[in-house]
Formats: sequence, C-alpha cells, structure tokens
Amino acid sequence: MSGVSRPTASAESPYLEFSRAQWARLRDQHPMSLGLDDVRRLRGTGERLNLAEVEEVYLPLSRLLNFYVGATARLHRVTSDFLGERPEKTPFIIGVAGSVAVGKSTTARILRELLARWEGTPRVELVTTDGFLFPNAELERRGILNRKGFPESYDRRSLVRFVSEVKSGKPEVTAPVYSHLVYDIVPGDRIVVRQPDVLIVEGLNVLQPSQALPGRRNTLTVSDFFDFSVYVDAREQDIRNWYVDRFLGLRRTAFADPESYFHRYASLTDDQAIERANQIWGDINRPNLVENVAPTRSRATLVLTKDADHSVSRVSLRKL
Ligand SMILES: Nc1ncnc2c1ncn2[C@@H]1O[C@H](COP(=O)(O)OP(=O)(O)O)[C@@H](O)[C@H]1O
Ligand SMILES: CC(C)(COP(=O)(O)O)[C@@H](O)C(=O)NCCC(=O)O
Repeated sequence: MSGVSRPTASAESPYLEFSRAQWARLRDQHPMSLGLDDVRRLRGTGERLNLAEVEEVYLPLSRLLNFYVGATARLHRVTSDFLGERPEKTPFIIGVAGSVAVGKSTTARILRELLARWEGTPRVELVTTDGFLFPNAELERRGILNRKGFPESYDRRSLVRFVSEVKSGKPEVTAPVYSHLVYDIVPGDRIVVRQPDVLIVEGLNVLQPSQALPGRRNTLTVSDFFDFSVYVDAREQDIRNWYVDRFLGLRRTAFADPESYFHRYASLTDDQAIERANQIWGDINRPNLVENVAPTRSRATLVLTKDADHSVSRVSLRKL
C-alpha cells in the first residue's frame, strides 16, 4: 500500500479500521462493472449517489463478499465430505442493518447489483423485514401501532422461519409485503424467493440478539442465519436530516396520491411538514435507533460510516 497508510487495528477492537482512501485503494485490482446508467437506475428518491462512491466503496465490498461466498461454499463442502453426504448448495445470507433513513435500502440495492455481476452469484434476492411487521389491526390490538419498527412490532417467528427455509434450500419460499403507501401489510400479496445464490435481508432490527424467553426453547434469531452483515452508520443529526428530507420529497410525490396513508400531509406547508417529520423522528424513529438499533452495531461483520453528504468516510471490517 504505497503512499496510503495501512488500516488500523487495536487490541481492544475486533475491527480493522479503514479510512476512505485506504478502503478505496482496494478497488485497484477489481474492474468496475457498473456504468453511469446503472448507477442512475439505482438512485432512490432525491439521491446524489455517484459513480465514484459506487466504485470506491461498494465495489471492493462486493468483491470481498464474493470471496466470502466462495469460502463459505468450500466450508459447506468440507462438512458434507466429513458427513459423507452429497453437498447441497446453500444460499449465502447477508444482513443489512441501521436506522430508519440511514440508507439501508440504497446499500442493499447497490450490493445486489454488484454481487450479481461477480462469478458464482448471479441470482441475488433482496427482502426487507417490513413485510414481517404485524398488520396494523394486530399492532392496534397489541396497543403498539405507534411502535412500528420496534422489535416487538415484527412477527419475528415468521421472519426466522422464512430465512431458515431459504437457507435450507427450499425450492420456493414466500414473504408478506408491506406497502409504505397504504402504511400496512398488503393482504394476499407475497414475494417469492426461489433458491437464490445470495439473499440480502435488510431491516432495522436484523442484528438484534435473540431473547431467551423463559419457557421458550426455540430462541433462534434471524442473524443466526447470516453469513455476513453490514451496519450502515452515521451521526444521528445527519440521519434525522435525511429522514426529514425524504419526508419532504415524499410529500411532493407519494403523499400526493389520494390512496396514501400520508395524503393528509400533502397539503402541509414546508414548515409544518418539517415539524411533523421531526415529531415522528423524535417520537418513534430516534428512540428506536437509540434503544434497539445502535446497540446492535458491534454485532456486524462490517460497518459503513457515512458523512453528512452520504459519502462513506470509514469502513470497519471485523477481523476477530
Ligand atoms: N449512498 C447514498 N448517496 C446519496 N443519497 C443516499 C445514499 N443512501 C441513501 N440516500 C438517501 O437517503 C435517504 C434514506 O435512504 P434509504 O436507503 O431510503 O434509507 P433506509 O432504507 O435506511 O430507510 C433517501 O432519501 C436516499 O435517497
Ligand atoms: C417500515 C419501517 C418500520 C422500516 O421497516 P424495516 O424494513 O427496516 O423493517 C419504517 O420505515 C417506518 O415506517 N417506521 C415507522 C414510522 C412511522 O410510524 O411513521
């Protein structure tokens, strides 16, 4: 690594810390597989995602993941040989965690595109955990309609079953679908996952440890099935600003749809909309970040830390 110092490691931390420049150097050996059009397509609403960001940060990460996929498949083969069984192909499962509005879905979408271009992993499926939120009626029955996104608002048993079935190679596994437009689970709608090479599971709480409840024997949690996990991190005030910006953007687009649950926000003035977004952030999303999401960061295999402009300034990779 001439000219750029090496990543730092400390005895107390299980992570190797890369500055942006150190991490970006890793792209040198790996050809860029996305063009400007692909990157444009990957942009979410109001996004400034640029080609350099994809090339310098996400491309090396996708290459590392591709190596992990190969190594994990070899490990499975060793186990099958040891057991004298015929090896079965096991999907590689990646978890993507972080706060509401930190950029989980964007990260997951970019990784999906890049991974699908590497050899051996053409079929990458992406599932978000919001499909496993309890329907509003059930949340209401439990008195937790204002706790959407908190661990207790999910049907965690179904989520674990879903991921475990995909991992066990079941030919077809389905998941429920959440609509941000109607703010509820869509009755009867399912997404179908058919033996992918890689499954990306994206959601606020995917790194939550299992809770050993008294009297319950099955305490598996979704992260027990992950082969790799990414935590997307940023300063809290930056994430809040992104949340408010996205809210304002949606007010001009999705909320304008009369079918939208948030249609009543379409007529708010800018100041009123900013106030409302800050209120939702302060009442729901911030407490969830502080109490439930941020404490899981240290469980991730890799942490991406973003600056106020969404550019990744630091990458921490677990070495132990
Ligand atoms: N890498 C990025 N570059 C630019 N904008 C981004 C990036 N990642 C996310 N954003 C923007 O930040 C907001 C939140 O991102 P999103 O992926 O929807 O977050 P989450 O899935 O965590 O709620 C969106 O408005 C999105 O366009
Ligand atoms: C749907 C979400 C819970 C995120 O779900 P995820 O896919 O991360 O599990 C979140 O984006 C959300 O809408 N939170 C609720 C905030 C509110 O009630 O307005």
